[in-house]
Amino acid sequence: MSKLEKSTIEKALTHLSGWALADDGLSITRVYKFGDFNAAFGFMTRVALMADKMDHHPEWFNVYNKVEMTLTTHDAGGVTQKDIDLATFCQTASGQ
Ligand SMILES: C[C@H](O)[C@H](O)[C@H]1CNC2=NC(N)=NC(=O)C2=N1
Repeated sequence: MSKLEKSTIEKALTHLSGWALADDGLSITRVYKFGDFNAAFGFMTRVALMADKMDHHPEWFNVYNKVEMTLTTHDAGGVTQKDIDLATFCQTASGQ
């Protein structure tokens, strides 16, 4: 899968609440905050199952109710449609 153009990524991000293109242009990022650890981990579990189905895995860091996420496609060295698709799933799975 090939890297998306910056303008294509920016257009896709207009539909993705809270997601931003990283300064280096190589990934998209978002910090999710939930009510507690249970809600955060429920979200991570839903995303993990989908990520494995997609064979596309997030970089993430969790502390209690906070989940920091970075999506990039290692094989392509940048942002592809797979990252947009996974971020779209995160939006549904988080309810945010
Ligand atoms: C072999 C396997 O299909 C690849 O390593 C997959 C796994 N998950 C992946 N996840 C992400 N984010 N980027 C990849 O390039 C990627 N590649």
